[in-house]
Parts: sequence; structure tokens; C-alpha cells
Amino acid sequence: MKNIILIGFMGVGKGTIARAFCAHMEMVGLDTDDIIESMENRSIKEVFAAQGEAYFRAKESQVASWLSKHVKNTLISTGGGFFMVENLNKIGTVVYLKSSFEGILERILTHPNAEQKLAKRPLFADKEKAKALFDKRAPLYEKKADIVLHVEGKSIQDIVKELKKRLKR
Ligand SMILES: Nc1ncnc2c1ncn2[C@@H]1O[C@H](COP(=O)(O)OP(=O)(O)OP(=O)(O)O)[C@@H](O)[C@H]1O
Ligand SMILES: O=C(O)C1=C[C@@H](O)[C@@H](O)[C@H](O)C1
Repeated sequence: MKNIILIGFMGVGKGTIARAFCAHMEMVGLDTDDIIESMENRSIKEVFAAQGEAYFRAKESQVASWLSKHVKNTLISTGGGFFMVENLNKIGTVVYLKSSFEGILERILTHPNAEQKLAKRPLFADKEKAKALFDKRAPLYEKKADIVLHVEGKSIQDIVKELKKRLKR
């Protein structure tokens, strides 16, 4: 099996769907944000604050190159901007988790730890800027995707089932 890479905007559910899919399939998953936090031994928020976005993007490219060379049969969830790496489609089958901006915001805000979740995402600090980023990226995510999976209003289990079905086709 090729790797499966979940892409999509911050908060769309990449981590949640990855964990549920891995549990269902008895697979091990990796998350690119988690890998970078571990390499750096600090949070992404701290990386952005201390070194800036360009440094973080360079780390993403380094991780992308390692994934394409050394990782197989794995479900990979990604940071919201990871899709911009040059070799994305060489890593595996790219699945775009798609939702409207309003759908994402509502989900995050209704989560019990909403403040904490938002604080972890530097690019979500300003809602208007986040919306502008979403509008700019939405067509780009589509372009990179082998599979577009609509997640808005669907349960985690239904999304997992649909992903399994679409990957078999
Ligand atoms: N299908 C779903 N139904 C209900 N809640 C969901 C669903 N998918 C995700 N969520 C909730 O939405 C929030 C955001 O999900 P998650 O943290 O997985 O997003 P993400 O895409 O990994 O975000 P980031 O890339 O910013 O880390 C979480 O509170 C999660 O529990
Ligand atoms: O959308 C983005 O560009 C980002 C999303 C987060 O997952 C992190 O990867 C980081 O905060 C950048």
C-alpha cells in the first residue's frame, strides 16, 4: 500500500481522522507537525515566534524529503501548509479533507478546549487573516489532491468508512 497523506486547512480534522483511521485499520500514523515539534523539542508556536515561518517551511521540506525516501504503508497527517512542499505527490496518495471555513470555525469553537486549540495555531490567531488564507488555499488543496473528501457535517466514523472505500477504487 502507498502512504496516505491527509491535507487540508487547520482544524478540518486531519489529526482526528488520522487517529480514527489508524485505529480502524490497525495502522501506525505520523503527523508532520508532531515530527517537527519533536525534532525541535518545542512547540510550533515557539518555532514560529523564535525563527519565523520560513524556517518552519524549511523543516517541512526536510520532513517531506525524509517521508518520500524512507516511509511506506503509513497514514500521514500534515500541518495546514504542508501541501506546498515540492514532492507532496511523491510521498503517497494525497487526500484533501474539504470543508467550508465556517464549518471549520464552528467545530473548533464548540470544542471544550477551544481557546487552547486556537492558541496552538499561530496562523489562526486573527480570524479575518485566517479566512483570507483559507480562500487563497482552497483551490490549491484541490489541485494537489488525488481524492477530495467532503467532511462537513459527517461523523468521524462515516469519514473513515468513506476514505477506506475511496482508497480501494
Ligand atoms: N468529523 C468530525 N466531527 C466532529 N468533530 C470533529 C470531526 N473532525 C474533527 N473534529 C474536531 O475538530 C477539531 C479539529 O480537529 P483536528 O485537531 O483533528 O484538526 P487538524 O486538521 O488536525 O488541525 P491542525 O492541522 O490545525 O492540527 C477537534 O476538536 C476535533 O475533535
Ligand atoms: O496552515 C498552516 O500553514 C499551518 C498549520 C499548522 O498545522 C502548523 O503546521 C503551522 O501552524 C502552519
